[in-house]
Amino acid sequence: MNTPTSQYQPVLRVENLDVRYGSFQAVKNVSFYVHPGEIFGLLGPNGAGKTSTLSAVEGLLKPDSGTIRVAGYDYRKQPLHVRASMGVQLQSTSFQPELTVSEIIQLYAGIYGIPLTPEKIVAILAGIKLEDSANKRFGQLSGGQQQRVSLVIATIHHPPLVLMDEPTTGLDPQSRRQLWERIESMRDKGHAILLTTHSMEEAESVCDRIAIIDHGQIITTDSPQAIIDSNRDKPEVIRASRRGKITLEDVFIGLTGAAVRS
Ligand SMILES: Nc1ncnc2c1ncn2[C@@H]1O[C@H](COP(=O)(O)OP(=O)(O)OP(=O)(O)O)[C@@H](O)[C@H]1O
Repeated sequence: MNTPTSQYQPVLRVENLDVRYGSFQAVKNVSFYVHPGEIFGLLGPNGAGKTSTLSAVEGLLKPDSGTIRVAGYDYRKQPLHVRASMGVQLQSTSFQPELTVSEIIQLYAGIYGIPLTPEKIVAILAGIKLEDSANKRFGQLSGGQQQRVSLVIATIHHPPLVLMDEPTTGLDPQSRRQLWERIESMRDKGHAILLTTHSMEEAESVCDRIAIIDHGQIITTDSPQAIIDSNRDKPEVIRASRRGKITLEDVFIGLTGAAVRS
């Protein structure tokens, strides 16, 4: 698809985003951008506003104010172009468990208008190490296998932007590592990736940049290492440190507080 962006312009540009639920403001003046070939993570305590931000980018909820541009297209003016420019990794509960893996892939390829030959389906399944599972029902797959199918579907139309809400929650270490490698491989092919996570290890391992969000506001944005380096001397971060060495989690706790959110 020809898009009005160049390689050097952000694929996703969110500016001054506000999201309200009735009188409660969940997202307050949030701005960030994600470039092609970049993995950007949204981190924050429970209820910080990560999913609300992601849902606004996905088009699932209408922001109260602010602009969202994807691949240069503005939601308000070109919503169909915006939707065609993004892929969303759906939760496994979004898929009908009685459909086979190959039926699900064909179904979503059809929705995006992507023709798939039987050979292409075999190649896709081989790419996610599920070549023997074409006729297995989705509900019979393990959590890690379901995640792989979900990721293939999210990128079947080669969207410039891929969105993932807590993609590795519930996966074992092996499946988590494998998913990180798949996310990095998407990044290396030039996709821009926006994900939410509660895992500091995930943020440090795969994210090129992160935003820490709390009470609906971004409190810092940078690479994980730069965020550690610029906050390591703050007394609240040193107080949060457990083993002498300052980690991203120490910075996160120092900046957002140790109290558990209700
Ligand atoms: N549909 C809704 N109606 C009312 N309030 C909502 C709704 N959805 C979310 N909220 C509130 O908005 C705030 C932000 O929620 P959101 O789900 O965006 O946070 P989050 O950072 O994704 O949290 P978590 O890490 O727990 O998933 C919370 O206080 C939440 O209770």
